[in-house]
Amino acid sequence: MTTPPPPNTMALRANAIYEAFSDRPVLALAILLVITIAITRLLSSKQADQSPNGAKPVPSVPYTLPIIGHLPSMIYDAQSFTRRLRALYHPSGAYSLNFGGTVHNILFSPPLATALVNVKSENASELELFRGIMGKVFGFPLASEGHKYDEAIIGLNALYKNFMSEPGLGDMTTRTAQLVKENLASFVTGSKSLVDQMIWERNADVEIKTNAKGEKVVEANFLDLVRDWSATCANPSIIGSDFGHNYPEYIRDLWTLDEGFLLLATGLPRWFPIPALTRAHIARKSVTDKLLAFETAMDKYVAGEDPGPDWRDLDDVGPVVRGRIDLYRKKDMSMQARAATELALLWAANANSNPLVFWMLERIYADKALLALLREQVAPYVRAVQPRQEFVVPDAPRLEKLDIDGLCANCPLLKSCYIECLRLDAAPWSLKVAKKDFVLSPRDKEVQGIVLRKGEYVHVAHDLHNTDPNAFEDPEVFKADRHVKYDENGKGSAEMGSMRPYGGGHSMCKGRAFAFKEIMIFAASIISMWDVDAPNGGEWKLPKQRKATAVYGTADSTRVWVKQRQLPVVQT
Ligand code: HEM
Repeated sequence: MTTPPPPNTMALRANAIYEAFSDRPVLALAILLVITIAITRLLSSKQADQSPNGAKPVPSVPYTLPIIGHLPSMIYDAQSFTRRLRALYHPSGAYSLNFGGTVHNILFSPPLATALVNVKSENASELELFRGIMGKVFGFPLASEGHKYDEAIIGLNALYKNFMSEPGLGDMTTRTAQLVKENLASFVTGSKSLVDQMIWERNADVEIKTNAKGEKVVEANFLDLVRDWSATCANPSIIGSDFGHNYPEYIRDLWTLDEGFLLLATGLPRWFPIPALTRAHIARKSVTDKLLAFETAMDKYVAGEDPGPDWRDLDDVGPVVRGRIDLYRKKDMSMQARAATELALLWAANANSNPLVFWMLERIYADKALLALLREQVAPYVRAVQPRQEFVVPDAPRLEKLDIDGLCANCPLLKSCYIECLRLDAAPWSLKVAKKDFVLSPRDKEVQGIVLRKGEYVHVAHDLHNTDPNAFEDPEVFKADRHVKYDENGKGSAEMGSMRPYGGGHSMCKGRAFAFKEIMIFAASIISMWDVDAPNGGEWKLPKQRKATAVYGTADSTRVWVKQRQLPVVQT
């Protein structure tokens, strides 16, 4: 055992070190940095011990920068980083990262994922996180009315049965299909004047061009065109028709908020110098103001008072939002709290399903053979026709038939495309926080459990499973019929299999049944009436995906040429 040097010797050594480096501060800093990195790397590579009952700790990924941890790698290219680690930690089915000093366990094996989404809420829960998001992202006044939110949550969740089962689900899809029939012929109008264009065309920056055959085509940003058109058809079934009529530009605000979602979730204020954050704050204020007017009108309507001339059709507000008004009134919730709760719902209903329609169409129009097969498959259920021209001005084409049940039950190739896009074009993560130390044990006793510690974050990274070469052959390749299976009679069907794009457990997406139907309706209807090509007869190029909350966005150009398809001519 060595005796510690007497204090005067230590002081002498410190003095010598100070003198050696006092005129070389850069060298001193560099040495300090190297030592810090080496110590951080050493400490972060140390794996926790096996728990006494045999469950293993989640292997932690070493990092070099203290506190910041793995954040730089996630910001630089989360997709490549997380996928590289998946290959490295495959046998464990999970690995652990450090963001800003907090531990984040990333689970990707299906047995662990299933165990987490079904975990008892006293062990790990998402409720606190969802509550935080309600405040930071959607502007719910948690400080003054957090208790009301907690009291209302059971009632709010109970209302989602209207999205999931009949008669609510059927009413929503019928209403949406009706609006598809009304709006499909004006997906592009060919109007040059902004005044005559539809809202989705204005947002898509349309221009009139002429193709090589001398035909008129409409050039547009495909992402904006598809997602805004889809939103216009779907949202009235949730919030009624007055809201969209009074404030058609609210959809733009929703997308701007969506782009800044993760920044808002950090809780950073509006003045913080990140342009996307400032834009998101402004968009949230703009859409909240519109929702405040809606909530005030609804409150009057429910009380039997006159809501004003702009709100004449409030009786067509969907049952979830209508049911909420009674709950808000019972809990005496402020208009701000109500508007924030509606904003969260509008965001959830639009942020993923509408961009998914865009990715489906991108992949379908890219492959003309697939497009032809799909048109043939949906033809018995979705029929677009051109009325015979009898006057000088030709009639618009119309959707003569839209059989939702037939389309959703009997078009396995289209359904397989929908599942394949959820596999490749979405990266949803389900997130919970461990409320105490516990072992997460999969039901399959062959699979070893993992130890989770109080305060740690636990994510199911669904995209890591969905693109895992051990689960899917050529995982990066889009195979339209990948999910189609045939029974002994040769009847095809397509199912999700081991994928969980809508999460799981009691926080599982409440709009999934509606999302499936609306996406099938939108994709089938658009391909039935419209031809879409790359501009100037160029090659179709899939835009690069950009991380969003679940379904990817893109920052690439999505310009396309849209033209009406040759349709069967019918008597008017
Ligand atoms: C492709 C479309 C969609 C995808 C991929 C998607 C995905 C998700 C995911 C991953 C969650 C979180 C689940 C978890 O924590 O485990 C979620 C929650 C939710 N989604 Fe969706 N969603 C979609 C469409 C919709 C639609 C159309 C609606 C409404 C009509 C909707 C309403 C909701 C709601 C209300 C929640 C919160 C559930 C809760 O608080 O418990 N979603 N969604």
